[in-house]
Amino acid sequence: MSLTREQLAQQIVDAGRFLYGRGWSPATSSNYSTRLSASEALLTVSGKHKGQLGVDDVLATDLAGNSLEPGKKPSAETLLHTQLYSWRPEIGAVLHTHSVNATVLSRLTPQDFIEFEDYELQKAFSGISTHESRVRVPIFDNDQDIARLAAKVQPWLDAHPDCVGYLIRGHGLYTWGAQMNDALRQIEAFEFLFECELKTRSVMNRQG
Ligand SMILES: CSCCC(=O)C(=O)COP(=O)(O)O
Ligand SMILES: [Zn+2]
Repeated sequence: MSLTREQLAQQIVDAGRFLYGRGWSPATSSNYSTRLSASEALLTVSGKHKGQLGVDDVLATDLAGNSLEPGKKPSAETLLHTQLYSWRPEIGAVLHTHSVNATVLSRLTPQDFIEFEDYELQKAFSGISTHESRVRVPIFDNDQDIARLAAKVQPWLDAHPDCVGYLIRGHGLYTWGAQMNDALRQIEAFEFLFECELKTRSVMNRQG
């Protein structure tokens, strides 16, 4: 059963309260969206505190990132959402967060990816059924030119149809799912894995 625009807007508001509460979307950082139709997304407006969103703090865009609601300013990172909806028709929700662990881990990693292996929690990602798998998470350098950043993300997505999320260095995480609950589950899984990775690196550094 498909949800109404009001229900989808409420999902975005609720996601903001949850993610802000966990410390993963501080202040006005982050942006969230759901698919409205085959050719439209419902996205957070730019610059709002994500723990204090109301149902009017969202707007419809087309999949080229154009606002369909004059007077409302879409997220500065709209294109990073709409490119995902264009990439895979089964994606129904996209979340972008700015946690401390995503920020620190992406800055500490000189390579252009992180790989998770042998963690049971990898099974929280869509399409993964065993810890005996490798989840490769690409890291793209931050760029204030979002169209240019999206153009760097696209070839990776096209070459890795099973990609479950990506990091932007010193900035944050993008992940997605068929529905909002799937995207939220993947955010939690990523945050768990980021923390494990940072703790492991810290212990290994102390051991020399
Ligand atoms: C204060 S965070 C800087 C912008 C950003 O990275 C972000 O996620 C929020 O931007 P938006 O335009 O979606 O509010
Ligand atoms: Zn951001």
